Amino acid sequence: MSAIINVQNLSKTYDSGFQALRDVSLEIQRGEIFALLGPNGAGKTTMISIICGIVNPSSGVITADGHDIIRDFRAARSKIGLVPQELCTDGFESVISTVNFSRGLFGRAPNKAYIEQILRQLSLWDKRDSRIMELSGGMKRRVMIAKALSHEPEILFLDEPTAGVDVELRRDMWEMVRGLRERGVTIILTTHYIEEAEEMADRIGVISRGELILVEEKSALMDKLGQKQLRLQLQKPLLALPAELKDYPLSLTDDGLELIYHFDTQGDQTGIADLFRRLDEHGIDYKDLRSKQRSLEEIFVSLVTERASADTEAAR
Ligand SMILES: Nc1ncnc2c1ncn2[C@@H]1O[C@H](COP(=O)(O)OP(=O)(O)OP(=O)(O)O)[C@@H](O)[C@H]1O
Repeated sequence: MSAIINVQNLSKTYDSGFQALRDVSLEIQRGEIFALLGPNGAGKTTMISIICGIVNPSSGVITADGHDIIRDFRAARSKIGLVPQELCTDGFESVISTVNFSRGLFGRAPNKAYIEQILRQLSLWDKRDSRIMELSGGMKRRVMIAKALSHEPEILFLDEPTAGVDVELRRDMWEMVRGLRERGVTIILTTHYIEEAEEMADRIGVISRGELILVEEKSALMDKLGQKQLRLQLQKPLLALPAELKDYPLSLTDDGLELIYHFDTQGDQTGIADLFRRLDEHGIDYKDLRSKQRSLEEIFVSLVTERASADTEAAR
């Protein structure tokens, strides 16, 4: 795969003096779904807005499909569709005229068949003549996606595509995004729903306080950082963890009924056989056991908190 977006040493300091991005470099591969994760205020929207030419960078070089986003703004922008976080469209207009108008803004000739195709794909065809103010929230969001796709972009940015959307519609959106990827569209989405990244993304970038702290294939990230837990349900509750087992990565739930053993799936030895022997020696019986992979959510929270405490430490 080749890079369709190339971000080199991007920094942004707003006029207020606030530095929202610090020396970010990132390549987005053609045809991938890339999820950008980060807590509120991390700099995700700033980065997207810069790539889409809405906010000026303070320094750095960015190209979209080989076009410099500043020197060659029009060509770069024509490759990009943006679905912003906020719904921004004229409520009195009909769905179809809004979408046709957006296409016209990019100087593209009308194409009825293409517009019909995207409206059908987004289940908006039956609503094409409705005024946008008459639509439900989920439908309005889909209109924003139709607008963003109206000029046939190769890259689609989705800033929080499913915020405030019900579970069913969220699943429909995921299907639609996958469909777009199958047609060759590169997708970059920001999300607070880790489940969304876990479900959809090929690669994940984590941004925290303006710094890109990690970029990784989703599967590799989950393997590498995805410690497993083995939970043993005990026959009899324990008051405390026996002193002889203190050296094991074990914890006891507050009710004393479950022992939790943490192990690394990447290690040569999980230590489970040894643990079972020790439990047997101490007469600790269990009636059930289950193992659980650490979720992307847990990985994300630990990465961001580790980073925040390292920053606090450095500032001392
Ligand atoms: N126009 C602006 N002037 C000054 N500071 C700004 C401006 N726009 C954003 N910021 C600040 O830059 C930081 C990053 O904001 P940004 O919107 O990029 O974050 P985000 O990661 O998208 O957050 P969220 O998940 O809440 O949408 C925030 O601290 C924000 O207050």
